[in-house]
Amino acid sequence: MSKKLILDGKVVANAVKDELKGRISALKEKGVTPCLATILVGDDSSSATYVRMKGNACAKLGIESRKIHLDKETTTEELLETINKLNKDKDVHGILLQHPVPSQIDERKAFEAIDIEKDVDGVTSFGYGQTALGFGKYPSCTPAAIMRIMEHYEIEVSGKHAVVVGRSPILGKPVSALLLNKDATVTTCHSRTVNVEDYVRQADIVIAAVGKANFIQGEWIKPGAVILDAGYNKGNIGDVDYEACLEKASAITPVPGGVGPVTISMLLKHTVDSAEIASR
Ligand SMILES: Nc1nc2c(c(=O)[nH]1)N[C@@H](CN(C=O)c1ccc(C(=O)N[C@@H](CCC(=O)O)C(=O)O)cc1)CN2
Repeated sequence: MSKKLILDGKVVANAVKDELKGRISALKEKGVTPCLATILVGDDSSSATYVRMKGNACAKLGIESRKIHLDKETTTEELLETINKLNKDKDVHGILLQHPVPSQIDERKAFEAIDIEKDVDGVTSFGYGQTALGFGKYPSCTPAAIMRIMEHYEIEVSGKHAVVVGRSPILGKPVSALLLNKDATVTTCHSRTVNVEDYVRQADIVIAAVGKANFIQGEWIKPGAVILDAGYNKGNIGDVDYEACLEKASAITPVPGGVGPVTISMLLKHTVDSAEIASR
């Protein structure tokens, strides 16, 4: 077997967090504590875990986190009221609404209500548009994490054929845009794509963002391809059949310990960026 590079998300996440320490101290010397407000609606246990992980990561770095937990019966209007209060609160630098929300809520309307200056999670259409045009401050955190991992491991993107499997608004679409902005040739596959495997077979870079456990098969992988698995299926299972794909890939992220930890560190980075901008 040729040498494989395991793209270690914990190493990258620690590098991102190390860069933030001095910046947070400098803000605190000016009397500013970066503050992220997290909103969790309902009692989905995975969502509760992710929000808790974000809060713990904030606490470790000295970022304040305000955790707002709303009842599962919350209406869109009640959620909008909460978001509007946070928009007006000068001490809050970032707002994160955990996805998914219960079905009675208009999630898109709620995302759009987040002040663009506080959209550190990159969920507004304005933020997405800026990301797509190449000058967004805060791309969605998982796409930002994927790009950061490749930057950290000096993986060339320019001129490569990147195949993104998935087209969700906070993952597949923005990561396709970020890859295009780095001069990759991008194919975005989705649920209506006929024979997804035919596209994946051509990929130099595979981004798995489909939300189905072990969806990407080893036999689809071109020898030497780079694979980034953004899946977070129940039981900590990624979208990539890891062992089979590892055989073919030159570099691959594991699940857990790959894209996930970097996603959280990018959220912290965006919150610190926002606090710095607000304190100027
Ligand atoms: N508003 C948002 N909602 C959601 C996002 C998002 O970016 N913004 N992404 C996902 C879930 N997610 C963050 O919210 C997330 C999922 C998994 C991980 C992670 O680090 N997983 C670990 C394993 C988990 C564990 O240890 O229990 C790993 O991969 O190592 C981070 C973030 C949906 N919602």
